[in-house]
Amino acid sequence: MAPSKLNSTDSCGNGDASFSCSQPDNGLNDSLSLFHSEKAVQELLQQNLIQGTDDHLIEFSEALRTVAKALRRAAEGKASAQAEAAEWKRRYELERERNLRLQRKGYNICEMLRSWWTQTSLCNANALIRLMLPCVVCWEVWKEWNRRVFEENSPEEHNDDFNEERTENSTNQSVLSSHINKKSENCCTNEICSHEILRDGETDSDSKMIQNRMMRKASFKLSWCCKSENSDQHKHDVVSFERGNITTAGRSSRQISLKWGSNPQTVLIMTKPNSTSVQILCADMVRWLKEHKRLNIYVEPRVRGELLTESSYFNFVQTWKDDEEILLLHAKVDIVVTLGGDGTVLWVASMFKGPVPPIVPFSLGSLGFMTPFYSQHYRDSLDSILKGPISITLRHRLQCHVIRDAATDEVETEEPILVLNEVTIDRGISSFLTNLECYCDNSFVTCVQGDGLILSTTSGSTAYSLAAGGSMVHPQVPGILFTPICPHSLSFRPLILPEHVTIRVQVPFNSRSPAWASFDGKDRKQLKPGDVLVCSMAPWPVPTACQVDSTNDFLHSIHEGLHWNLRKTQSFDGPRDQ
Ligand SMILES: NC(=O)c1ccc[n+]([C@@H]2O[C@H](COP(=O)([O-])OP(=O)(O)OC[C@H]3O[C@@H](n4cnc5c(N)ncnc54)[C@H](O)[C@@H]3O)[C@@H](O)[C@H]2O)c1
Ligand SMILES: Nc1ncnc2c1ncn2[C@@H]1O[C@H](COP(=O)(O)OP(=O)(O)OP(=O)(O)O)[C@@H](O)[C@H]1O
Repeated sequence: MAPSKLNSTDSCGNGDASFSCSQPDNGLNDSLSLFHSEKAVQELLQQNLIQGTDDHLIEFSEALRTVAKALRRAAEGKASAQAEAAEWKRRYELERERNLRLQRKGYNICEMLRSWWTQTSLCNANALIRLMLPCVVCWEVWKEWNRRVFEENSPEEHNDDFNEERTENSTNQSVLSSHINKKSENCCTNEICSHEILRDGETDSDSKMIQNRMMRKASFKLSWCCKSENSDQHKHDVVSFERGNITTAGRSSRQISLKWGSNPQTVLIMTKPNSTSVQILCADMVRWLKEHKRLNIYVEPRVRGELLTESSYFNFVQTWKDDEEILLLHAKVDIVVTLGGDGTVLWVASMFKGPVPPIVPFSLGSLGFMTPFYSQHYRDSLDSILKGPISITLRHRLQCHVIRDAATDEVETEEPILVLNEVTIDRGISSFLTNLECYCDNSFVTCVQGDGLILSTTSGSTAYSLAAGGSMVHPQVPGILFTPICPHSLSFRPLILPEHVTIRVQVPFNSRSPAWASFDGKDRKQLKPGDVLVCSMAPWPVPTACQVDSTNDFLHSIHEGLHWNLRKTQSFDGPRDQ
């Protein structure tokens, strides 16, 4: 059988009738776009080898294979460069934000003196003599700075009444003490202190100063329940603690406990919309927190409107005007209370695009995997939470970047999106099979052919991923779940990947349809052929308060929420091993 023509669907193994193999010089460039998948070319080659005796045809196929390989390598290189560029951009922005904050606090002067001192000590003897005098001055400033920071970081010894102390020492507390070795020596073994009390921007007017004091963020400590004494290294590897914000450097599977160093002063209450019972509870809670706990209260603009419709009494309740103010909320709010279901927790998490204050989730939904607190007992629960200590679950989030193939600039990426549950890439309304090429740290993982793929956090393991056959994972386990949705394959088992990897999902150029990404079930974005979604662990977890502790709450929720492994116990009577 001599295949003189390869222009039918059958002979090319390619369902696209617009492609004609028999006319290689009739628009080779156009045809090449259909060959970006090496697999398609290999299939073509196989067909050719069976049927092909024509030398030219074999030569042509070889050439195509080489071109396809080169194109694939180029696409991979581009995507990985884009991912790297996005990562550097993110780091740069973090660094810039940090420097701006430090500048505002006047930290730079101390830091400059310190680095001057360090450099000076490295200089030669002549330079040392010349610089001796200013160095002595620097040393004195440095010692004084250390002394203040040391005092600031030993609240038990120096701050018997921290409310009083906070007012007196407000100006002294504007330095970062994590650089001070004395700090770790004086902290108890398994604790990290929040060594800075946050305030709004500095201001001259007295009234604003009073307001600033009211708005200061409460300090607190994180501690670990460790058996061994040698946990210092571990704790610093796990959570870094700067300016009252919890950020994870690594992850911990240990129970984390939060102890307030000063009383919380500001609470944000977030509610599920369109629910009368939630509205009634919210009004009651606001009144109680104001009258009995003297707290500043923030709510959403919608909720403030609802409260004011009820009574002008609620005039004291604060809110925000625009998205820019939302971005500053994390620096004002000590705790966030949610009244709703898991969706409300997801909503709050999506509002905080950086650090998240501890969340106390009250259950007013149907399932409530992440909402362990009972609304009927809210006074007792909030009483003990405001006193502390509280067990918290640090729920890791995924950071997702969409990188468009059409982007002209290598660093032209869309804003990153943080998810608490999962990012899903699926076929949307298309009836074609989704085709997704997946890479893990630039190693090829697999090509998903099915309805789609879920990249889930361990908190999200009990949500969509579970429905798609993924394992349930304790939320404190660090990892990323890789769960296919209806894969058209008998052997595609879900994976759990370590937390430090970067996953890249690309819609191949030869995909028959675009794919759709959605983030915690919201914000759908179309991914065209060539577009890439890059996903890695975010540095800002969501700390949620536990009713008992992470493990107890997790097991309680899978038992109560899902009736996990519920079965009647086998009776004692009956056959038995001898
Ligand atoms: N087939 C599915 O199971 C399916 C389909 C779409 C979305 N979802 C999930 O819904 C989430 C969005 O939740 P929503 O409340 O905004 O939408 P929703 O109101 O449609 O509720 C979805 C359900 O998922 C539950 N849920 C959410 N997060 C959970 C978690 N971490 N563990 C266990 N259950 C959880 C909620 O309690 C709710 O019952 C998505 O992140 C996705 O995980 C699931
Ligand atoms: N503050 C909010 N503003 C806007 N939308 C919200 C807010 N809180 C929750 N939502 C949305 O409302 C929907 C329902 O919320 P939630 O899941 O909390 O309640 P539920 O559906 O009654 O509870 P469950 O999910 O347990 O059945 C979710 O899709 C969520 O995204």
